[in-house]
Amino acid sequence: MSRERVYLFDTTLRDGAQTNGVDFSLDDKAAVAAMLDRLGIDYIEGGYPGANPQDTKFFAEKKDLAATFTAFGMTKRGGRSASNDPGLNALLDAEADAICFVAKSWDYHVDVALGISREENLDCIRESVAAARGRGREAIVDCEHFFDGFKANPAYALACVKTAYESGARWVVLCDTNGGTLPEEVSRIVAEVVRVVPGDHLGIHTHDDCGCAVANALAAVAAGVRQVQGTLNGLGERCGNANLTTIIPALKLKPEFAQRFDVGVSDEALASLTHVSRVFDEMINRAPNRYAPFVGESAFATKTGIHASAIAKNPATYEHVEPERIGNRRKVLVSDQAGKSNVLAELERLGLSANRDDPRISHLLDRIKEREAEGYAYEGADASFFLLAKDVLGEVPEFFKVERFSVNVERRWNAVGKLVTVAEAIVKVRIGSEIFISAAEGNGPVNALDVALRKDLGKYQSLICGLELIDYRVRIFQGGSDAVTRVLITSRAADGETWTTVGVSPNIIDASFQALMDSVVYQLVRVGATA
Ligand SMILES: CC(=O)SCCNC(=O)CCNC(=O)[C@H](O)C(C)(C)COP(=O)(O)OP(=O)(O)OC[C@H]1O[C@@H](n2cnc3c(N)ncnc32)[C@H](O)[C@@H]1OP(=O)(O)O
Ligand SMILES: CC(=O)C(=O)O
Repeated sequence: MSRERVYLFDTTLRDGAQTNGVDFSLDDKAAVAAMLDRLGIDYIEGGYPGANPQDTKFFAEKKDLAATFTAFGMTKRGGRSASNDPGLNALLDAEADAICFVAKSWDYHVDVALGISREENLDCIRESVAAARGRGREAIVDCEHFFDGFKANPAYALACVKTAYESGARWVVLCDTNGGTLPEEVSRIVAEVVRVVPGDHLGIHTHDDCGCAVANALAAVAAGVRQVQGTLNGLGERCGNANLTTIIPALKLKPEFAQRFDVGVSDEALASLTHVSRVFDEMINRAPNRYAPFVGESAFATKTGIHASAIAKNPATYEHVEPERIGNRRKVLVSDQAGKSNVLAELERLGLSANRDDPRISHLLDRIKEREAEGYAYEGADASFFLLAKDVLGEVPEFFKVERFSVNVERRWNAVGKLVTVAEAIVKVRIGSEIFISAAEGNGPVNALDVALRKDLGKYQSLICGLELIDYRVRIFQGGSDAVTRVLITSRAADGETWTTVGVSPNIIDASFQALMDSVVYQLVRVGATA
């Protein structure tokens, strides 16, 4: 069977910009476009020139991209000529290789939203495509509400598609604008459209309102379309668009697609996809979705003993694709659902070697399960797990001993008559035969304790220099008959390495102190300190 090309069209900077809470600066737009270009995306839709000054500016200069840089905008308005339509002219003046027109293809929208005759809407499509072609641009027509339109009036929806194609549009894109269509309907309707317009001139644009955007896009490819629109991490209006970080691996790695189609994303670029997805979230200040298919942190994580045991024998037992192909990694988590295989896998990852028959491994597993029953959670606290494992293996020196600590929180009027809350902590530490007592103020009790603990650790002080607390999370839950507090602290060392530690106690200060202690001890172990 000869291979066919499927083209990837990214609309992160246009439909993605329609996401509630997302705003791209001009620099963001340039950075995202460059990232998409490196990935091998065929079309990059940069925005809507003429709609706002920023998008107009983004299209003011020609872009140095391998991808087809695309401007988006609506077809000319009814009741005026193409040359007399300022919106259309802003599109034609934009420095873009292609223009993607959004056109009405649902008769109901033509009647209600445009209020023009159906024939006039076809003229708007025809004349807009002709104008774009006349200015040397590739023309693309997004048929808005195509699936709803087809269900209501198939003849008219098809007339819009046909008009666009016959006017010279390179691509006619079938849009599930309201996101209400299901995969079976997409397959059935696309099969009808490919009888009218060849599939290598058809695209698909789906929204996720039914949780089917990716499934619908893939169903459309299977049914014959050869251009897929989507966004990075599924950004987009309302519930989002089809997620390209799912579609790309599906097209490249799932045999039903990979055996038939080529895409512009190379294997090397595919291996950068997890990184691209995370960098993009970082840019828009959003926490990455750890459960995202292929690229999420949990996409290849396993918690249970039975799975971990089989994965140790052959990862294919519980993985549908190899995580490395998308630049992700396998994670075997240690928790109360774990067996020895999880523990051994995690020890190996942490560079701690142990034998499956070593009785200390069973002891470690028992300790983990006991501690998780008390409220500890090691899945997200890699450094505390490392210390617990090393402790059971007899490898953590006693660097120092905390003889006592105290914290005082006081609300008082300060010297300029302002009501302030201040926290003070004192920590008494023994190192060998020496005693160190440090006091510190902080903006809260945990901060004060943190500063006091790290203020003077004698001979270890230079080794913890630059260590900082960068995240602090608290969860209160019922453990046995009492409320228990779990604190997770993420720390960063001067060399940039980060780690997370956990503390548990009915008392939030005590739980925080345990997590702080683990963080300091982890740093000392990490840099090879000796007692
Ligand atoms: C499905 C989608 O995601 S489509 C993309 C939607 N994205 C955007 O709208 C973002 C950018 N949009 C904008 O900044 C503005 O809407 C603009 C600049 C484009 C237009 O602004 P305005 O001129 O103030 O019009 P407004 O936004 O109120 O309404 C849109 C007008 O375009 C008309 N229109 C909508 N789609 C089309 C179309 N495909 N062809 C022709 N006219 C259209 C509407 O009927 C309406 O006309 P009316 O003013 O006569 O009622
Ligand atoms: C064009 C577009 O964004 C849509 O129809 O959803």
